[in-house]
Amino acid sequence: MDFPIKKFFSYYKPYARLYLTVLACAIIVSGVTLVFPLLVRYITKDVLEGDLSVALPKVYWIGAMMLILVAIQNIGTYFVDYKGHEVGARMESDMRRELFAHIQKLSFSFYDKEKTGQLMTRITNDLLMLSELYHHGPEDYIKYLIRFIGSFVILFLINAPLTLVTFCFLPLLGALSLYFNKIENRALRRNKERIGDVNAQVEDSLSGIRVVKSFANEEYEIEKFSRENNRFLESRIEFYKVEANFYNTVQTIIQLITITVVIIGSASIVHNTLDLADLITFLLYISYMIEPIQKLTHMSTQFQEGITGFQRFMEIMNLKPSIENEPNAVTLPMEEVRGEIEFKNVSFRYEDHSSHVLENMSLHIRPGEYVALVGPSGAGKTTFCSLIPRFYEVTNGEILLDGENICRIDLQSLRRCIGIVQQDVYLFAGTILENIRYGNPGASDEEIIKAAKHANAHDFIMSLPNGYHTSIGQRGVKLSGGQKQRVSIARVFLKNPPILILDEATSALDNESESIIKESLEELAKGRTTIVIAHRLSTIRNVQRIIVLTEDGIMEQGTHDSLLKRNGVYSHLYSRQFETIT
Ligand SMILES: Nc1ncnc2c1ncn2[C@@H]1O[C@H](COP(=O)(O)OP(=O)(O)OP(=O)(O)O)[C@@H](O)[C@H]1O
Repeated sequence: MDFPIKKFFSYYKPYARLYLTVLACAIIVSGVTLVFPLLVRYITKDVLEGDLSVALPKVYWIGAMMLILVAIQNIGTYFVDYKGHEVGARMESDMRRELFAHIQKLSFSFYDKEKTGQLMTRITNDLLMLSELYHHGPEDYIKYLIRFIGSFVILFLINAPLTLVTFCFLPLLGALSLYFNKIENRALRRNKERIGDVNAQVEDSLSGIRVVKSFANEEYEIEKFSRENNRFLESRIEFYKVEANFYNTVQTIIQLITITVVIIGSASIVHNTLDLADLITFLLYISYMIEPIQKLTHMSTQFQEGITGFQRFMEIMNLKPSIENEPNAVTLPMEEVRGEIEFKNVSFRYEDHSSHVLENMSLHIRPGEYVALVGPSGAGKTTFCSLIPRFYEVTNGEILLDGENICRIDLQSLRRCIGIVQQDVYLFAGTILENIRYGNPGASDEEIIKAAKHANAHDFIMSLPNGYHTSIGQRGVKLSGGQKQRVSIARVFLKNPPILILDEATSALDNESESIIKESLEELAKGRTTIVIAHRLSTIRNVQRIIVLTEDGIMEQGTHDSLLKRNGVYSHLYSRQFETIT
């Protein structure tokens, strides 16, 4: 990927004034640095080789001047270090926020492919070195350019032939730096990918720690982790090898330059074309001239890390959400939504699948209707429900909500109309109050308590040590399955959407929890269009309409009794389940 330089610099904009001050200080510091060897030359050549009786006052004056210059240099360096780093850190933080916001907007298909740990690495580790790059990048370019041009001019004025001999080495140094720079960049990318794999492994393993322990598979997990850890170690060792090669080659050339200058310089002294003071000055300036070449092409490892991090940042930022608002998308006022849903010849297949999950499917659900979706595992019931909030885009056909194609409805307003209760409840680390409020961030405490009462959750919440302010742990581990379910129902009550999707919401619960939750769900479903995905057919006997979905599409629909009478797929599924139970 080419380096997106325009985008890179755009992050300076909010801090332009402060950063320009930092650059001005860096220029002053570089200028001052260039003066020191000249002062040394003046002392050694003009003062100490002249009339020694008047030398001391001159030395004191130069000493005082040096002190003033040192003070200027130190104050400037302090400002550059402190404020420069602050600017860098602020920009890095801006980008991290932007990346997080962007990732939030990406569609489900992106998350189907990406591992959470890898994404965490991109948000945290990848951007870590960017503040260094942002701070030191332009500052170093300017600083080293001043040093390079300044020292070259000064050296040229002192002794042109010796300067030109030194100059001959520089293209070689530049070419080598570019070469190593490329390999180092590649090694760093591998490094970042592998630390991403390590993080993904940690995330996966720790999220499933209960499963790990229940299977007593700690050793297996440690082994899996060690594999990733070793791969990361290998990539780091490889990186350090490249770095050591680079460093050594550059150092060797620098030493060669110094030796050449010492030998040719000494020979010039013997031939009276150079004096000792000039040779000392030459040696002092030579490092000023070489260092920029080395740095400008290579930039330090930190710079490389920053650049690699920025490139990886841009890879994600360049991804467009596969599902976005159309221009002029309509916003549905939630209170006016009737909840009529129509599938018109809808086909759908997942990105990496060759065959369709749903094919040419049509279905009409009336406002306020309560329908149950049943069918064998893998028939596409969950997929069907995921299409309504546009978690995935239909491949063909269209879905209408109140007669409007959902593609033309503003995504947020569409999703605000739909409440989903899943079997696998996800609660965030925090208090119960915060978790219920997730359904409507603007809700008052009273509204939250009301929603909890509707969800039959209030009593159990009040029996907890801190009531609504009880922390429920990561993913709500401190609550039982039924309690988590009730909190999630309260969340949807608070959201108050006109459409409800219940995905096997009660199948994992015991009888008592199930009956409490069933009651809450019945309450929740009142006045809303409701689609229930049901596995246990005994729970949907009284449902207005049962839709039987198989891999071949909708096979049957009707009430429980009418479907049993048909003696088709439903009756078959029902009697099989009945046999299993008895
Ligand atoms: N995110 C996904 N990416 C790719 N394929 C998927 C994805 N989710 C589901 N599938 C595939 O789509 C098909 C339908 O899955 P879906 O979960 O919709 O079925 P289901 O009827 O809800 O099954 P179950 O009753 O077992 O939950 C399956 O073959 C499944 O492997």
